[in-house]
Amino acid sequence: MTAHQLILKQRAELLAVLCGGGSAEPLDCVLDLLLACEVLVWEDYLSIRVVEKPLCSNVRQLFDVVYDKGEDACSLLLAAMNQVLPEEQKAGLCFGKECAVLGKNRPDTATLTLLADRPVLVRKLRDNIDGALNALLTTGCFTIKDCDAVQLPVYTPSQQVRRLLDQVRFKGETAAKTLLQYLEQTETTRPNPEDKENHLSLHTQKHKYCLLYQKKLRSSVAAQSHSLSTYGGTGRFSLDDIYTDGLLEVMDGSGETLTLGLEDVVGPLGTLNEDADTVLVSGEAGSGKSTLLQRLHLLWAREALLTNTFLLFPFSCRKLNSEHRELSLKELLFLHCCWPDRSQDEVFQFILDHPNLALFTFDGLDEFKQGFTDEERHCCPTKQVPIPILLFNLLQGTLMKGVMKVATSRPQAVGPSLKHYLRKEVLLKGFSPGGIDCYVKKHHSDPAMARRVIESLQANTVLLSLCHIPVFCWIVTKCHQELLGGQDVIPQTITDVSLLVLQHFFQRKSPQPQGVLGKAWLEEHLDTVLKLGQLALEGLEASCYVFSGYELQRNGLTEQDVSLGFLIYCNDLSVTDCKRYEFLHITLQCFFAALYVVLNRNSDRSAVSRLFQPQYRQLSGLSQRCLGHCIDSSVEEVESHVTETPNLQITAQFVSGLLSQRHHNLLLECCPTAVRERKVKQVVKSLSKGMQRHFKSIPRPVEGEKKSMHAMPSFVWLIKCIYEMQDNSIAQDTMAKLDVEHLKLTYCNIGPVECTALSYVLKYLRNPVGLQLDNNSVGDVGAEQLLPCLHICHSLYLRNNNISDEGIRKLLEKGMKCESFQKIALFNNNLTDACTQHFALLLKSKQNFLSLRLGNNNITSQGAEQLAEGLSYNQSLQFLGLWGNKIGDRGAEALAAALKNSTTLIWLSLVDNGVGSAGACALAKLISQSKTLEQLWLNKNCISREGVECLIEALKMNSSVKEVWLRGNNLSPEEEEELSKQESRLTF
Ligand SMILES: Nc1ncnc2c1ncn2[C@@H]1O[C@H](COP(=O)(O)OP(=O)(O)OP(=O)(O)O)[C@@H](O)[C@H]1O
Repeated sequence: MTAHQLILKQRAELLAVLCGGGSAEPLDCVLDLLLACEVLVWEDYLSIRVVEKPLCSNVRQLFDVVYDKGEDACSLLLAAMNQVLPEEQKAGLCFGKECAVLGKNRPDTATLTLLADRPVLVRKLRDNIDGALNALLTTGCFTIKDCDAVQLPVYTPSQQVRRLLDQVRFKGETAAKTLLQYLEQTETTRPNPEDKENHLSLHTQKHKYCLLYQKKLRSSVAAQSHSLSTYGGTGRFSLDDIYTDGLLEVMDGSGETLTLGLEDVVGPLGTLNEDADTVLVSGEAGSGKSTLLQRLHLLWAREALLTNTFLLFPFSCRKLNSEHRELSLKELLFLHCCWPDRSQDEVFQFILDHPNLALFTFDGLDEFKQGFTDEERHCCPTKQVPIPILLFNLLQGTLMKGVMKVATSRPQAVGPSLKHYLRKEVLLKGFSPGGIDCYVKKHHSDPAMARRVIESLQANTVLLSLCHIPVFCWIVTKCHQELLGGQDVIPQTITDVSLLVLQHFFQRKSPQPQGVLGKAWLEEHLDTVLKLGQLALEGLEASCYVFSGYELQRNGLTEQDVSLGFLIYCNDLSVTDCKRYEFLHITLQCFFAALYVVLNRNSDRSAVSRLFQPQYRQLSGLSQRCLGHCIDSSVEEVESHVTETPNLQITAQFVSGLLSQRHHNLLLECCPTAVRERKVKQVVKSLSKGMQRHFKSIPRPVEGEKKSMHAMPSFVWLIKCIYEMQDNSIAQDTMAKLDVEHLKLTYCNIGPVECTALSYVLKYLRNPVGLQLDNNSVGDVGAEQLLPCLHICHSLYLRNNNISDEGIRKLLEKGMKCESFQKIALFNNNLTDACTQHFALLLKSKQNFLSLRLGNNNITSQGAEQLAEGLSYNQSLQFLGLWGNKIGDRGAEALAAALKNSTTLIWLSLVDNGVGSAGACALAKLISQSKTLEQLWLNKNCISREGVECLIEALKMNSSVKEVWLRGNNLSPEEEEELSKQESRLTF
């Protein structure tokens, strides 16, 4: 194959390797070589390397220019790419016959010499720019302005040299001579034949240092990510033993949800903004974000994943919080991740030159003290700046463009300004039901015990729904003895479950031989609980999650308290001088903080109500006094930015739970009844006020529309707090004041746990509502949790919620008995023919059911036949949607026959169902008999002329039908034109 053909055939692949990493360095190196061997002249170069244009259009222009120059030029381009690209990127590409990219005749002017030697000069001058500029400045060839333009910090050193060479060329022969003289003086004269070899050996030497660094980084990352913090360094489980895949989703450009594997997190799937380098993994508290990153790190360290990533730098925002020095990027990488034993400069240069080979991860962006802002730009990798500026500019891509970054955060902490810089947002939705089983089995090596735990979860579906959140799955599994041993209170809430973990840890350390705790176990350990609680609360208020030994001491925490296991040593990649501690998990820190708020007799009277205030961001006097060091003086004035709302919201949820009547006995001796009651009143009042705020925000309905409320972010949180209290009267009082016809909770991260809480509260609504839960993660377990409120839903919208036949079976069994229940929308779930019999039963038994939408599921002709069975008995259904299933002709025939006698059907959609002319003819019979049908949607099927003619005949006898949609069927444009003339109600 000729070089011409090779370029044409592999154009896309060559384009991808030259600009894949986002760095212009490979392209610039290729251009240097082509200029040197005169494939390109200066004008070509200027037309190709236009900085304002995206890199890929520069590369395309290069291909076009060289292509037009003929076969020799093409083969030299391929040879240049072959020389420049690293081996791993060349796999699968063909560069044609071996061909050296050599200079032509020796040039006779200094300007041309600079061009001919450009590739070598770029390398030589890289470490010598200051000297060269000085020489040009002192001889008057350059002005200060020229020097500044060359040394803009946004350029890498190689790019600075190229700008210097371009500027010298622009200045003319004297400048070129001056530069060559300078190079001669510094012994970096014209390249001799050995220069390439010298350079090569230098290159391999540098490469060796980078490889050594990679090895060191890999082993330190492997050591850090080997075990999970929640297992408290017990060594009982490694990450390999226990890691269970969570549910990962991403939304593509068209709004479709795609499921991802771990390997796709960094991959192209779901990319929305090609220019951005930051992938955000967002998920609720405890959904497994840190664990997922840890898994990525470990697999990289073992070379089992991310094999194109040469260096991976893991950062924890929690730990970055305590870095108060100003650092350069280099210091950040080496001090916080791994220190190169040799040649720091070379290693750093390698990173700067190959951004596409590096990956930075930032865990827990929501834990970072300062909220993201893009107000201050910084692009110099060597300048020292405060950590927030460094971090935010990395995320934006102002600094280290081309380096892929993966950050994790709770969803609430990601504002629109950060979203703007995201390549994509991956949602981590916790464990699937299968994932829970798998996790429990991994945790319990004894299969009988695993089975018992799984059975007990299945018997308590509220607990099962909690287990979708991995941190609670961990607690429930860990505390299986307490769970199976029988409790006074059957665990229903996150507070109940967290009390189990408290009990579990105290029991472990109990002095009694059997380790049995008495009824007053909380009272016995009150002192420790309060000390831990105070530390936890102060930490949360100051966004501080890592504590020094001194802080522990100041709070009176002893070695013995620490040995209980709630606090663990903090794993730290950076060089630190003293031991640091953190809570086993942040959820536990929130729980201890809540215990402190509830049990501390001396706390100020407003402590409870402050937790429920929307803008609870002020530091309390206490935390300012005690954790002052956590607060960098430079950020103090912007402290109002500190957002710890998600953790304080979880704390408020725990406070509600602890003040529930259910735990009255446990708290009895720890907290005087009068104090407890005052606090209960404060919670109830705060919840009621919070809800009122939401209700007041409901807009007046536009005429003809239903009065509807779109849930604001904290609505679900308030509902969860009410649920934690487990007090029907509070739920009832709250809902008595809500007067809407439609409640919209789309894209609100509603999973099974939220469904439990919603259902608990909404069941007290006074009038039926339409409950819109589209685009959440309800799943089968969540669907089951909704049953208690189904009687108050006239419509249920569950589009895109991962619901399968089993979930639907339970929902419909209940729905059949609910008089108000009239509409259901289940577009894009996992429904098959196994559920259609339940719909048939519903249609038969409910003669007031109005709307059934089952689009984009997996229903075939068999399912349609079953549905038809129910439809033939129904005299109420108005809307039937089966868009995007596979019912075919047989299914269409069955439905048409069943609906022939319907006196209510208005709208029918069988779009994209493989329906042919036979199906269309059957539907024609339905048209000819129906007096109510107005719209029939048959787009994207395989109906041919014969079928349409049947429809036309039928329409002659029908006056109710307004439109029949037939776009995308088996008809030629001429046929479409002719047929639409025959019947104007047909749309092609
Ligand atoms: N994929 C997983 N496999 C096994 N266990 C997991 C997994 N994900 C999470 N866990 C368990 O749940 C605990 C909490 O998970 P993790 O800390 O990763 O959640 P998170 O989303 O980062 O929480 P937060 O937002 O509160 O920081 C882990 O310590 C571990 O015990």
